[in-house]
Amino acid sequence: MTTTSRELPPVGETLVETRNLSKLFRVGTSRIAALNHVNLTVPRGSFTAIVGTSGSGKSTLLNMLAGLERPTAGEINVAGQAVHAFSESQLVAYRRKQVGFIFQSFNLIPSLTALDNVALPLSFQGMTKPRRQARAKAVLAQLGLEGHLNHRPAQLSGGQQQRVGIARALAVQPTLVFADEPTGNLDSKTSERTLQLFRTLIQRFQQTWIMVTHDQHIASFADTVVSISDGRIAGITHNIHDKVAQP
Ligand SMILES: Nc1ncnc2c1ncn2[C@@H]1O[C@H](COP(=O)(O)OP(=O)(O)OP(=O)(O)O)[C@@H](O)[C@H]1O
Repeated sequence: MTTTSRELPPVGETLVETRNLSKLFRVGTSRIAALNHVNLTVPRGSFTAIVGTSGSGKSTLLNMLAGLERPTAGEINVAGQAVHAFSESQLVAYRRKQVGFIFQSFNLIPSLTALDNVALPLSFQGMTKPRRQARAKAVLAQLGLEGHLNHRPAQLSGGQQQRVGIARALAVQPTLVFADEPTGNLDSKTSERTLQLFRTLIQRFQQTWIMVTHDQHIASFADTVVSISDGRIAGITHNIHDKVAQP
């Protein structure tokens, strides 16, 4: 697994920047400011947690950064690209090629093996089957799943299913990885192991991850914790971590 060849800033420099990012939802006659002038900077190679109570705007922020929803106003810049100004087809390409997603419920396809689940997003990139399978195998091996390539999700533990989900997100060699409550369905021991794995992967591959959680303990594994309240940034804190040992 290598980092993407896409033109990226050096590690530590700004990869993602939002300016006055706002999202207004209209429900009947009322308006909900789900995000209100959010200014956020995320350096390349960092692990950011977005925390906040239910309804604070976390998912809305993640969805806009990931190109799933459009802002009402404001800017989103990712690796020098104006994502807020993308056309529909540019947004589709951005989601497929530059973004990896990790979900709470894993979202694996039950009828497909681990190998085929991981290889699937690569088919959207027009990669040949042998190349897709070789890439998927390599990523699964990086995550310690080389012995489970032909297992279907139901034949894997929760932690293993989440590692398949991580492999699927990483297989496209994304610029950015988004994780939405990624440990919500794991027991506390497996959660901690999974979060340590996130840190190892981020350091080893100089990746940039943004995770949404309502749990401060989960957030403590990130480098930076951005607290959101009523659609606004209420505070930003930085955690000090020991360097992850390289295997
Ligand atoms: N499609 C929508 N239409 C109308 N209002 C919405 C829509 N999506 C979100 N909202 C509102 O925007 C606000 C922020 O919602 P959001 O889902 O971003 O919160 P959240 O912090 O992710 O919450 P949770 O932790 O419960 O998932 C809430 O008041 C929500 O009701």
